Amino acid sequence: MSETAPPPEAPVKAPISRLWVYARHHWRLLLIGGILSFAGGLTGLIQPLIAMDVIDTLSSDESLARPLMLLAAVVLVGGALSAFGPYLMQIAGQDVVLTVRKHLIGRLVRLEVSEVDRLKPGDLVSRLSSDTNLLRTVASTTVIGGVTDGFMIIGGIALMAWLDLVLFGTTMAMVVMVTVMMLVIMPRIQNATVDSQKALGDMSSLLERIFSSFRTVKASSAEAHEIARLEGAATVARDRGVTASLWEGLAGVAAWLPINVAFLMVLGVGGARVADGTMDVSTLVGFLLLLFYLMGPVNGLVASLSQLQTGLAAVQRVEDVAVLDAEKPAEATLVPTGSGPARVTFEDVTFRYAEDLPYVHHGVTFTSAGRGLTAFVGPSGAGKTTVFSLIERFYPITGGSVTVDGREVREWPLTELRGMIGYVEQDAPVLDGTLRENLVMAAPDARDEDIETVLKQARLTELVGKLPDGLESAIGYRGTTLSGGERQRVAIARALLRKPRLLLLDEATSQLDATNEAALKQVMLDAAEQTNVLVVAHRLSTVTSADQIVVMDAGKVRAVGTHEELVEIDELYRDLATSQLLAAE
Ligand SMILES: Nc1ncnc2c1ncn2[C@@H]1O[C@H](COP(=O)(O)OP(=O)(O)OP(=O)(O)O)[C@@H](O)[C@H]1O
Repeated sequence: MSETAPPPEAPVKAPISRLWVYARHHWRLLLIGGILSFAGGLTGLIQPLIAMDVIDTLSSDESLARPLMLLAAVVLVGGALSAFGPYLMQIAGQDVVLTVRKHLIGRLVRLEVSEVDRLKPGDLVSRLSSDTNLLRTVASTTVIGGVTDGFMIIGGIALMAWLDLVLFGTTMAMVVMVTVMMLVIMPRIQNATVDSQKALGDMSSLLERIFSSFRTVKASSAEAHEIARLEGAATVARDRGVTASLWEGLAGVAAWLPINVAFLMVLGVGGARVADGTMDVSTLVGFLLLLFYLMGPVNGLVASLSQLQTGLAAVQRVEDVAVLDAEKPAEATLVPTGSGPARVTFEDVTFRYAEDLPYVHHGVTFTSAGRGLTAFVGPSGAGKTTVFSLIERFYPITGGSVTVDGREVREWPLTELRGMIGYVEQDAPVLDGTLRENLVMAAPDARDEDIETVLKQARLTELVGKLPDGLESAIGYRGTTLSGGERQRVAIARALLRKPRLLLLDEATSQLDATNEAALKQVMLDAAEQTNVLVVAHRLSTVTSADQIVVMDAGKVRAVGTHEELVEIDELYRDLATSQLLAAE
């Protein structure tokens, strides 16, 4: 994976409509929560009117009990509605996050291998966890809260206009000022949030990089350097977070200041009008209470708009991943998968990993049919591992034909194609979890007897006996509690458990001790009696046991034969056998 590859920044159309796509499945809960919150807000709006009634009652002979009880009831009901409504919307918000996460998980795990080659896993993790979390509030309380606040403001303004047009005009000038400032500030909040989330993604990527090669970092005494890089990324995240907060703070001030100015102006203008008798005291008090009350919705609306920008930034980052190329989920097919060892043919195959990269295969041709062992040898970078990637259809070929059982791999449904293949990668083929979880990963329905059989085949029975909890023992992140040879045999056992018709084995280049090497060779030969085994060979003992050896050099097949034949006819093979392969013995 390229460390320098940029994260995907595909253009995303209208994040707001994408947000709706995610939120619309939960519209009922959102609507009920919204209506309850709105009703709660309405009770706040009518409180000033009841207060006016209380003041008017003071100057009459009527009892205060009725308006006061009404006021108390409105406060209580309003409080209950204002608590329950947002709670329902929070539930809806969590549901929206779950929807987005499921969507992302489905995409991430099915991404094309070529996409993953250029991505940083840490950044993807950050998008799945941190960015989606930002959507929680936005998809729930923000939008509904903003709409509620908007209605409150409209209602409040209408009431103001009804109460007194002069004071209304004074207030409106301030409302226009708030609107203009918001138009300037809001896009800046969104940009700052994208930057800040990107910095978090970078930090996660660095951390992932360190932990994926933790021993190398330590052995290279690179801790201080890595810590400095990580702290640098954390500082960038902090700085960008501060920038986003600055804009959010400015938005708050931009709303608060004009409303307070309006308050003073209404007090001045209203006071003068009360003094010259053109206005009642109760109207002025009602107007001021309304203005005071509107501060809440105005601040709420501004906060909602700020949060919306944050959410839209998150949608943008989530969508960047959602548009990457992914393999299609398995569909039901009627393709007959056959039985017995599968035949593989390469016919004049050309291939390169990307359009801007050089060709890796320049017309590769070979056939591997039936039971037995086919070994691939050649200098490093000759294209041997690539042969396996093309059989597994991790990448599409550029030219020629790759067939399994006579059918082009691109025509096989992926599930069927990969279902008949057991693939053992060269590095770290063991995952975090228990030994059993590792084994049944490719064959979830495997019975205990099957597991026992493959453990025997892979010469692992003794190891399982030694582990504290046998098959249920945790074997550490990437199988760190196992030796290199044991890890390989666990990976082979996993591949054998799915009873493959074709076994692809990328032999480790590292030295194995004699016992492990002999065990591995025997496992391979046993498997070759049952099925078609293709192995990228780095050891002479493997190639001398092979039924057929394919010698590759610079993306071409230069010779095919047995060890004895090739020693006679192929100079490169002779060199390899006597130098590299023998050296690994
Ligand atoms: N994912 C990838 N993206 C781009 N280039 C790649 C990728 N994987 C391999 N290559 C390049 O393709 C060429 C062939 O690689 P391949 O792994 O098939 O060689 P190999 O013969 O298996 O080598 P080795 O014996 O060292 O494992 C190399 O030059 C390598 O740099």
